[in-house]
Amino acid sequence: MERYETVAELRAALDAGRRTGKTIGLVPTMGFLHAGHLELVRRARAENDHVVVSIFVNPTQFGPNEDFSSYPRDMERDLQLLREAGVDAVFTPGVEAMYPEPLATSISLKPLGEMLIGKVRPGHFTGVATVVAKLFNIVQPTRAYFGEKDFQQLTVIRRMVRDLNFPIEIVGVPTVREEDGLAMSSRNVRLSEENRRAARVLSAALGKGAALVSAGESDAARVYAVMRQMIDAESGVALRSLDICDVRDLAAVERIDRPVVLLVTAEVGPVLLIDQREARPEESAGR
Ligand SMILES: Nc1ncnc2c1ncn2[C@@H]1O[C@H](COP(=O)(O)OP(=O)(O)OP(=O)(O)O)[C@@H](O)[C@H]1O
Ligand SMILES: CC(C)(CO)[C@@H](O)C(=O)[O-]
Ligand code: BAL
Repeated sequence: MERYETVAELRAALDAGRRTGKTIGLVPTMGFLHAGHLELVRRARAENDHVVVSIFVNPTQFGPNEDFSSYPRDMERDLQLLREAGVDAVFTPGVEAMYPEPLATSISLKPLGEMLIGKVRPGHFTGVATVVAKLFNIVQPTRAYFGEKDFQQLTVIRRMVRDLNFPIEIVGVPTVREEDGLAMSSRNVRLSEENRRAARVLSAALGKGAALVSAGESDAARVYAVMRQMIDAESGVALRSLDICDVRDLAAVERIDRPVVLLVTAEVGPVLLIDQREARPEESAGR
């Protein structure tokens, strides 16, 4: 596995393979890798000739009071895990390599990037879409892999690719969970034991909501109320948003007569956690 820290070095290395028609799978990450990231890498490894993983904690997607400086980092461990996973190239640019000058260009999705988590984290998805567009142009992958855990992010990227004609296949990968259901996240390491216990309620509430939908409950307000009650009963968890949305465009749904995604954002101790679960009413199964 080779490590590259500048755009020019990475481009030169990838160009040789591209000329001979090799496919490239890209897995963009912010590092501090866990089994969720490694599942993205496994898929990329199985489906492409070359696998490139980027590790870059992108400052432009963090708000001024968010956790950019305390975001967990462990480059040596990450490199070791990627070596073991059979990755060909890892791109670890510094901020200077990605942003040699302040950008005059940005990509904002309206309303997709401004709703839901975009409300809790204003500007977040502009930072994400813009850095992902840069990574796409730097690597020019055949396929790029994103986790369904960050469901709105996946939806934003799919829409950007469609709107701007990026010739890239976006692959969404199901959420990898801890044994008790908690979605794996780099930020989980900052949960105290008590926070960690409380955090279980998020996946439990989504599971309950999805079960109600598949059992035939079509009134989104009723599904919402049950999930909300479960989360509110857990004193260690401060709910920031809870939504029932159309899986395709994340529009709010009142009557559940098509596949939906249940989305939750909550503060658990010092950490903002998100989770998601798709749910389909029985009559739309397979649609
Ligand atoms: N549990 C998971 N299962 C599947 N994919 C995941 C999981 N967690 C993260 N990913 C995906 O890995 C990619 C990189 O995510 P990132 O580096 O931000 O990790 P993270 O664990 O989501 O960190 P954070 O603490 O910021 O939520 C994203 O596409 C994300 O959706
Ligand atoms: C896609 C991404 C690497 C862009 O910085 C980040 O938002 C993430 O890790 O999900
Ligand atoms: N996984 C999403 C990146 C972020 O929280 O900024």
